[in-house]
Amino acid sequence: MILNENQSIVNTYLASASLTLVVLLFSWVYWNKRPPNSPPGSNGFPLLGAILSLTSFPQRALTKLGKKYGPIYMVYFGNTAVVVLGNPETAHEAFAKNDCFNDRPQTIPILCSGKGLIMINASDFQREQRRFNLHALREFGMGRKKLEGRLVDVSRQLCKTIDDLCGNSGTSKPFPINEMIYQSISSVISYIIFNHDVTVDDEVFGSLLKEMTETKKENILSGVLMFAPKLKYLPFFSKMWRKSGEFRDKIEEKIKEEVLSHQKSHDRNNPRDFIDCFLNEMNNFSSSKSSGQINKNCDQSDEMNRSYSWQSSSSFTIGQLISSVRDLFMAGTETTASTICWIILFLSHYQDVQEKMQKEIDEEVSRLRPTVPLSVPHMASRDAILNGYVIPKGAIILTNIWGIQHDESRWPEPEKFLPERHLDNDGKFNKSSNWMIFNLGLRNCLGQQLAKMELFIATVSLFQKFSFALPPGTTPDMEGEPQVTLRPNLFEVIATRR
Ligand code: HEM
Repeated sequence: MILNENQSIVNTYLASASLTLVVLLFSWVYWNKRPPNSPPGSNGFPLLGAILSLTSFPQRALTKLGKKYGPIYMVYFGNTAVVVLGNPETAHEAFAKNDCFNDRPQTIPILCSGKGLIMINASDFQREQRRFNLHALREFGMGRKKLEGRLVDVSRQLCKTIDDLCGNSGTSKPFPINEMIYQSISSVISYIIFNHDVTVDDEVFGSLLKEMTETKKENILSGVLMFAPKLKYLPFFSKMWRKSGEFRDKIEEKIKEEVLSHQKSHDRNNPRDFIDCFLNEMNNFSSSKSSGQINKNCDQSDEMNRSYSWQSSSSFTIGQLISSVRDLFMAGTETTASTICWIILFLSHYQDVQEKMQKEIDEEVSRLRPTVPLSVPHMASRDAILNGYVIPKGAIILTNIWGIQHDESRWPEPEKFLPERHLDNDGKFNKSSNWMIFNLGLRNCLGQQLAKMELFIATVSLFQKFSFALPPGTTPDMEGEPQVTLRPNLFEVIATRR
């Protein structure tokens, strides 16, 4: 009797074990099925996909997978298809020759409000806004001589602060430099947008600048949400998602105050800044209900008249203004400031290179540490063919900028800091088409001209006046913290007047 009972328990166990095995086998086979003719790659673990490989340094993990699968491959994060582009030719094919990879997945909560510039889908609305923003940034100096004066002033101010720290001895004690750099760079874009500086004392902008310099574990994980959006349904990530959204609302509320105060003193014939230009455009629409009329109030040069071709339309609303300001402030501060911090860190570490020429140093550091290492994610707006492969509608498209900048077939000994690789045999600066830290195509970086000016003027001023060194006995962290952007961790330097 007891024997029979035991036998039946064993049978039950065996039956459930076999059933579990069959279910697992079927889910494995089902999970690993890939759409016909999709790019190479693996589906990873059921439900998780390749997500576990991304927790510490996603761009290195994705570059390793690129070595296995080639310049275009598709993995799954959860059940979201993610296509990774790993060389400039594929990125060119995707973004310059195709028009269907320019949407954005809604994966960066601090930038996602359905409005603004960075995370809105490609559309007539987006193109009109991008054109307007480019125009307004140029109007207030991007890529032009007239901004240079402002940049020189900001750099001078920064040098003065460091000079004070050097005191009579000419050499400072170790001091953290990150926040100083962020503050200076934010003041350039602040003047373009608000016609005044924002300070660290301001509750909202101050904490935003602090948030940008800090590298908290929480922020690093929020970088993973950028390409694994479904994680936001898990408790830990959902809290992070909500907090990020709340912070975005706070920033927008603060910007709204700025807009209201601009409205009070607005003179349409004398636009002072980006906000005034936008308000002019809004007024134009409400007064003319867009009869194709072009607003020339903030447009002075012939060159700009030629490119000033959008028509005033209802895409110019207060909500859109607020979100555009948020995007410009954030994109215009964090990326450039991080790059300058990287430059100081690399040059403090590689003293012998510090005396070499400037331009190739800028290029080499941003090659080694591209501050937007996986670009801003794009999204396929329809099923499409890329490099002969089927890319499903809704797939997230990542350009592995980090991988492209570390590809040994294009950059021999890619991990080495060799600024001279950007010089030709005659010692002249040699621009390589493999250097693409701003990505390519219709959604590439809107502020790249401004960024290049800022990098050049700020770093030339700093290194003309000071030599920087790391405090003796410290080992710098040259890896940084990968988030949406790649920032250096806080570090201290010693400045010495030259
Ligand atoms: C070293 C500095 C910078 C780097 C490395 C950088 C890099 C990038 C990258 C990789 C993208 C995504 C391109 C794509 O999705 O195809 C981007 C987008 C963008 N950047 Fe930058 N950026 C920098 C500075 C700036 C500055 C100074 C501004 C503001 C004035 C700015 C404004 C923007 C905007 C608005 C977009 C979104 C463009 C769109 O979606 O149409 N960036 N940037």
